[in-house]
Amino acid sequence: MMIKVSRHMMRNMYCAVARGGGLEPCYFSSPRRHFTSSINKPVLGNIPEFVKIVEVGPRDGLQNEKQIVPTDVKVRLIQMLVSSGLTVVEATSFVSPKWVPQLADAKDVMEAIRNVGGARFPVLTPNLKGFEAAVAAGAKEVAIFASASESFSKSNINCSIEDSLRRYRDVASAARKLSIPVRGYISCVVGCPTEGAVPPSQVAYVAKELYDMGCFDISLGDTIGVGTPGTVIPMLEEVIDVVPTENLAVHFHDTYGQALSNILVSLQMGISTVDSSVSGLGGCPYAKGASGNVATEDVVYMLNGLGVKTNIDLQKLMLAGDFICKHLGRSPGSKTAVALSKVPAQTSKL
Ligand SMILES: CC(C)(COP(=O)([O-])OP(=O)([O-])OC[C@H]1O[C@@H](n2cnc3c(N)ncnc32)[C@H](O)[C@@H]1OP(=O)([O-])[O-])[C@@H](O)C(=O)NCCC(=O)NCCSC(=O)C[C@@](C)(O)CC(=O)[O-]
Repeated sequence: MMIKVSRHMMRNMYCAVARGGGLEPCYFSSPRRHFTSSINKPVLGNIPEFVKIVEVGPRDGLQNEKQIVPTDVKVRLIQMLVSSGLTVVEATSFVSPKWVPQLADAKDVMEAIRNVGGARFPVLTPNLKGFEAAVAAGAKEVAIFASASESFSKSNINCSIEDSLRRYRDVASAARKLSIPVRGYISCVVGCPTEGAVPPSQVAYVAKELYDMGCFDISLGDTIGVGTPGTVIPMLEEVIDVVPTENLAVHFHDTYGQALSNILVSLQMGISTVDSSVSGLGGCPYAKGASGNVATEDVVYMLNGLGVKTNIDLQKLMLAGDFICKHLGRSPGSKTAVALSKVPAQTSKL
C-alpha cells in the first residue's frame, strides 16, 4: 500500500520530538547504533536511520572532465567504489557520443563490470535508442533525465520538457516490458543557468509525470548548485505533495557550499536517498560554472556524525577518491580527504 505523505504530516514529522538515544557521536566510523544522545533530536526531527547513497561519480563526474578517462580507469574506479560498500553506482550514459564524448565507451564499461557483484549499475538513457543500446550492453537498471526548466531541457537533450516526457514514456514502457527499473532525474529544481529561479510547481509537475510513468525513484537535481535550505524546502514541500518521500532522492551540486545543509533538511523532510560523487567530481556539460556534486566522502562523514547508517567504509571510499584524483592530476576534492591528509593520525580511527 502506498501511503501519501501530506504536507501537514511532513510538518508533524519535522517537529516530532524524538525520545531515546543514549549513544556517543562517532564522526569517523560507521555508527554502531542509531542516533546519538548528544545530537539534539528535538531539533533534528525524524531523520532516517539508514540513507542509501547513489554514487554518480563515474557518470555525472566523468562526463564533465576535459580529458577522456580511459575505460580501464573507469572500471577500476567503479570496482573500488563497490568495495567501499556502495550498492548503487551509476556507471555511464548511453547518450550521443557527439554530445558527451567522455562516455562514448559506455558499452565497454558495461562489459567490463558485468561480473562485478554487490551493486546495481544504473545508466542514463535519453531515448529508446539509448535504452536499447543499454539493454544490449547488459544494463539492468536505467535512468531517464528530464528538466524543470524549458531552456535547460533544450540545451541538455535538445527538446522541450513535453517532448522529453513523451520520449520517456516510451522508454518507461519498454523498460516495464523487460522488468527493468527506471529512475527519473529532474534537473534545475531550484535554479536554471539561463532562466534563473525555477518555480516549485514546475518541479512538482515534472516529478508527478515521472512518477506516473513508473519511475521508482525521482532524483531532484540542483544542477547548478544554487539552492539553499530557503529555496530547497519550499521546492520539496510541493514535490512531496505529489510523490511519496520514499520515491524521492536529492542530488545537490556544491557550487555555493550549500549541499550538506540542503541534504540535512531533505533528510529532516523524510528523504532517505542521496546522490553524491566521489571526491566531488563533476558538473554538467550544459551548465557552465556549475561545480561538482557534493563529495560522497563528506556526505558519509556527516551521516556518520549524525549516527545514520550507510554501510560505507569511509577509508575505502577515500582510496577510490585518491585513485581518481591522482589519475586526473588534481588534489582531493572532498573536505574530508583534505582534512585527513593534514591530520593523518585521525585516519587510523576510520
Ligand atoms: C538526447 C540526444 C541524443 C538528442 O540529440 P539530437 O542531436 O537531438 O538527436 P537526434 O535524434 O537528432 O540524433 C542525432 C544523432 O545522435 C544519435 N543518437 C541519438 N540518440 C542516441 C543515443 N542515445 N546514443 C547514441 N547516439 C544517439 C543519432 O543516431 C544521430 O546520429 P547521426 O545520424 O548524426 O550519426 C542528445 O541531446 C544527448 O545525447 N544528450 C545527452 C546530454 C547529456 O548526457 N547530458 C548530461 C547528463 S544530464 C545531467 O547531467 C543532469 C543530471 C542527470 O546529472 C541531474 C543534475 O545534475 O541535475
